[in-house]
Amino acid sequence: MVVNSERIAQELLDKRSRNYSDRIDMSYLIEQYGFGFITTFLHHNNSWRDHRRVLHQTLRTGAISAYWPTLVRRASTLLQSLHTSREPWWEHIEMYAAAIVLGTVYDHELPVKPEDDPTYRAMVEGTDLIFFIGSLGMTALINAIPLVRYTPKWFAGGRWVNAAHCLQSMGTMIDTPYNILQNRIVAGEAGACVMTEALAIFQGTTKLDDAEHVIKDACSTAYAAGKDTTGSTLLVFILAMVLHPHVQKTAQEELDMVVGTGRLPTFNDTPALPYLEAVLRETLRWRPVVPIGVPHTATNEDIYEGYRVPKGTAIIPNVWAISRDPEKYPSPDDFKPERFLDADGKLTNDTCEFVFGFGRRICPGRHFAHAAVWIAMAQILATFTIEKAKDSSGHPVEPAPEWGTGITTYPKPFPCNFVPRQT
Ligand code: HEM
Repeated sequence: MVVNSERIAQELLDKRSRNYSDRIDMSYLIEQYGFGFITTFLHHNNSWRDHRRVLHQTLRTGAISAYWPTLVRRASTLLQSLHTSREPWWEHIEMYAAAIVLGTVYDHELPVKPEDDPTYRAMVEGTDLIFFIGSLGMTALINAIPLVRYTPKWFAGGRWVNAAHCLQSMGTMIDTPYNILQNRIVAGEAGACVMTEALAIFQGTTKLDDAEHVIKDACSTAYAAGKDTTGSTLLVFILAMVLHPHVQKTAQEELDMVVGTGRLPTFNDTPALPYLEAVLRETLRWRPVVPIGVPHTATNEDIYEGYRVPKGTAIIPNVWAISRDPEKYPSPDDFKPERFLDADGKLTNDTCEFVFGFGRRICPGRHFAHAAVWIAMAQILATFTIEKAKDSSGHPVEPAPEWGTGITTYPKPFPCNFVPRQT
């Protein structure tokens, strides 16, 4: 059942969340491909509740400020890379997303050459496999032809579908960062992060069944669910700035007025920068990076507005359609941050939360994602003007990126210039 209206999505998935918080059955992927640790795939049961407790305790609004220093530090690395490095700009955005999630979840410092880092390699390989095998086409193929899972690794594409290989990669993804952090905890070197916080709250208590196991699993999910979504949102922001220079200029004027030019913006400046917050909300709405959300399923049969919803029905919250509601968002394809401001320039109550899902399944990383995108946006706009690339005759090149498809979407690489601001 595809739900195109925010009101109906809220009525079913928020107000009747007791009945609409289950997921499609993925047991064949869970057992054979080792996806049993992924919070997103778990049924609405006690194991899922334990994951949510860990993620809620460590990523709730009040907990996020503990990770601000990591975000600020990685944002300055991003600025430096955009300024001096010869690598394409989108690689720096990708590294920022990987570094902030690894730093926040495992207090893991991404080295200059991340490809030599065992944690980074394990997480990239694991996440790529989850997104590939978990895609609609692949799940349908594996369902229809179960023998696919025995495709030898040496056969063309075999690495991508061989179940034994995937199972092993999932284990490496879960264990590698945990083992490294454990050694650092023993040596007294570990800093504030989701995992140390969760171990401090839950380990050795009766609050969770097998706390260590749950924490390891929830942390690996946080990486898989958080890295690409946050990075993709920043790619959308950069595209929006290139295409809408007047929006960029207005945000920069606000930054200059509030922050001045002698320092970079920090989280303490947030309340004084409503236009920047409106740009962030419009970025989330304009091109939602999880455009059809993640399906919930009905635990029991239900009747809604005279319609029978059979037990097990998958409810797809069509985030894309909700973001295009012309009554709530007139001219929805235009990028207009002003739609989130009232006549006095104050922020409205519309936080665009629907892009993070609904009800009991709402994204537990949303406060962190907001902070991570906000600080990168603020510091980039304070330091650079993002402009269209120029061709060999000096004419601006109109960006028209293709869009990546799958559960998450993002603009594929397009050329643009980060010009240092003369302020
Ligand atoms: C802009 C960035 C992000 C967007 C747009 C986003 C969006 C979403 C959406 C739409 C869902 C499905 C919710 C539902 O079923 O109704 C979800 C689930 C989830 N997200 Fe995010 N997310 C983002 C960042 C993050 C981050 C940074 C983390 C962790 C650090 C995270 C962790 C999770 C987890 C663990 C789930 C599964 C929840 C469950 O099934 O109970 N996400 N996210």
